[in-house]
Amino acid sequence: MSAHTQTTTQMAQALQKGSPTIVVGNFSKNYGAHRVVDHLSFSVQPGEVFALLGPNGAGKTTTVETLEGYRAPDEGSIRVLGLDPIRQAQQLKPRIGVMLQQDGLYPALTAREVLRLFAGYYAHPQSVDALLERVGLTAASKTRCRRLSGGQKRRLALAVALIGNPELVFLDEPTAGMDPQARQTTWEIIRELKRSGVTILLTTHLMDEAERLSDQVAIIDHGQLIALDTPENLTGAKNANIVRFVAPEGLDCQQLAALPGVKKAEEVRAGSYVLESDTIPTLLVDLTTWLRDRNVTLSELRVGHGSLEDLFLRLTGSEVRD
Ligand SMILES: Nc1ncnc2c1ncn2[C@@H]1O[C@H](COP(=O)(O)OP(=O)(O)OP(=O)(O)O)[C@@H](O)[C@H]1O
Repeated sequence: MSAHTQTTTQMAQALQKGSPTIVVGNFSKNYGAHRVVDHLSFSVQPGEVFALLGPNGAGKTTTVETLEGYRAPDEGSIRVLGLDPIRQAQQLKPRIGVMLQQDGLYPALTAREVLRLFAGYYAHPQSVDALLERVGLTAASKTRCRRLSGGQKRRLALAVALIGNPELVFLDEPTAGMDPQARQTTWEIIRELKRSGVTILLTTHLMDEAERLSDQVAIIDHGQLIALDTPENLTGAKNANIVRFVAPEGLDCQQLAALPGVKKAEEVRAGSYVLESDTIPTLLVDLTTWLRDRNVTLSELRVGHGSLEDLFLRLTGSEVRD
């Protein structure tokens, strides 16, 4: 099937399910001779949290900014809430919220003034004070933006994205630079938004964030879609096939790999071992017998599945990108 036929089929399938909130069909974008998004297709259903993951420079921000109407596609078609983000921007903008990566837009205004300013752009904004409270900025509401900490700036950017009661929110690395408390609060806000039916497209470099929050995860690399599924399906969460254990370093991994049903045995860090098998109960018996026979003291033993981070690194490699 050609890429075009495939995209047309995907778009037709998406439309049959009801109106998707976002439909990206065969979208490509070049900067000069450099193709940064390469025939990307996906759709986001109403009320879904959709995570876009990829190494630095993979094309995430370019994609998100095109969905927001700030960049024009070179090829393909984009529909957001059924609208063309550029030609129908006036209809679209009041219905979406955007959390930008750069936070320093109004250094001389206080947090409350920034929110009041943005509230003025919408017909039915949220209460500024309630939103400041929700994102934990009440005490800092009179602080000028340039004096806010990095995490506080991110929380203000989140509040700006939510002030207009949007149907769809774009969150670009929403918890980057936040401390664990602020991160938990932000995750709770995202879950509340989802419960109230808001659709969320998020980009993140935090795999646990994507795993906890999203209904669908798309991984892109070099502008191409390389994986798209639920976090459970991507990590095989329904099918635990990994045993991790901690014991003295230097155990013989060749012998461990030779235990019945073991597909892989590795000492991933000194004294930290990972075995992969589809027959976990049998493996546990054989492994503990093997350890007992060698008088090996076990300090931890866990059964689980691979993480999104494992999959991400396997698909995109471990080389650092520019
Ligand atoms: N305006 C521009 N002009 C030229 N090249 C650009 C422009 N914007 C982005 N790029 C390049 O396009 C590629 C994709 O960038 P993009 O910001 O979309 O990636 P990203 O996946 O969001 O990365 P990160 O995780 O680092 O934010 C990069 O190589 C980047 O340098």
